[in-house]
Amino acid sequence: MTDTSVPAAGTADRDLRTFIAGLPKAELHVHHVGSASPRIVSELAARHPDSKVPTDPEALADFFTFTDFAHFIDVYLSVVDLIRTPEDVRLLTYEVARELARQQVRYAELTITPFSSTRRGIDELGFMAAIEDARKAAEAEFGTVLRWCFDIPGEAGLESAEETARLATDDRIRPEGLVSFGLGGPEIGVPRPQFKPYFDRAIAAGLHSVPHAGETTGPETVWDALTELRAERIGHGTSSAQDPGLLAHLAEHRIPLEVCPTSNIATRAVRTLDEHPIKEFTRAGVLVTINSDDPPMFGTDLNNEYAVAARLLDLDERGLADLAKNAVTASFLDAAGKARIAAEIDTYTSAWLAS
Ligand SMILES: Nc1ncnc2c1ncn2[C@@H]1O[C@H](CCC(=O)c2cccc(C(=O)O)c2)[C@@H](O)[C@H]1O
Ligand SMILES: [Zn+2]
Repeated sequence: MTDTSVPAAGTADRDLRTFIAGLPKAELHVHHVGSASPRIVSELAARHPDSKVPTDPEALADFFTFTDFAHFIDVYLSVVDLIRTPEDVRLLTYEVARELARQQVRYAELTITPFSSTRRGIDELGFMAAIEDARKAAEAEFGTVLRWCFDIPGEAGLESAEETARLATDDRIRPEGLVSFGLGGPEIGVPRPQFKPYFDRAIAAGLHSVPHAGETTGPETVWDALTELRAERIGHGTSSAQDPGLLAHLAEHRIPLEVCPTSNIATRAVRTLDEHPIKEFTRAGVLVTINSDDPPMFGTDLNNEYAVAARLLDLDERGLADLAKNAVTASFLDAAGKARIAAEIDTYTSAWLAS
């Protein structure tokens, strides 16, 4: 596992980390399978001993060290292979919610790839029932509200796009918590425009468009996501920094970027944290949200991503509170839900600064 955590500095850094730990937050870009903790991966690997995923935590850390993006996807799919029954799906979803709640995440949009599960033989209605059951339990027990983004694993071809669109738009199947439609996986050799008809169907069914773009290819992929897929937020969008006209467009049209700094280092999309373009995004006036992507696989969590952002953007508590509010603003919560979390962030920050 790549160690990209912020080095422990003086008291100020520790105080900021304590502040972040208690800060109410929203997470907009985090993958379901990519959130499986070492404990859950071990538990699933023990349930399915024919898998090549190690159960020992140290071996798992090595297993989660990636040579490049393609290697990351290979490893990712071996964890996908561990999820074989609706009960596996329910366990994973519920435990992901518990971890989000521990970090004071009040609201999360979790990216799920239902195609990967249905093609492996999980019954589609059993799958939907499992995620919905976990969502309701998590809200009741932890107070964390979960919503779903169903994403197309683009490299799996148009068959996966058709299946994802079907599962996301058929009223007899689509789960109540579904709010958005995405596109993930490798970008090289997987042009975005071919997915336009599927995004058109999802948008017509009331879903928001949130494709990954510009993570491993250039700014033209982000333009394609905007013009062809009518993206309302961009997953990563890292290479947007290479195109000042694109940054101006994102800022003017208030298209938020879902920035996942540690992920970009772990998958080798960006060389070092200091070379991460997050500062260029904020300088250009783009609405930046901070997210964790596949946290245990990248040796991080959302709190650590906020600490990374605080260092890269030189933020104090108020700056961090504003960053947390960006995610609330960019979320697909209704106005009352947004106002409630924003007020919680303000109350917490004022109390912290007064203490
Ligand atoms: N940083 C990331 N950037 C992009 N995506 C990320 C990231 N992290 C996690 N993902 C997830 O990886 C999946 C990829 C799955 C995939 O490519 C694939 C290809 C062929 C067959 C199958 C199969 O299931 O049989 C799957 C995406 O759908 C997405 O949800
Ligand atoms: Zn992602």
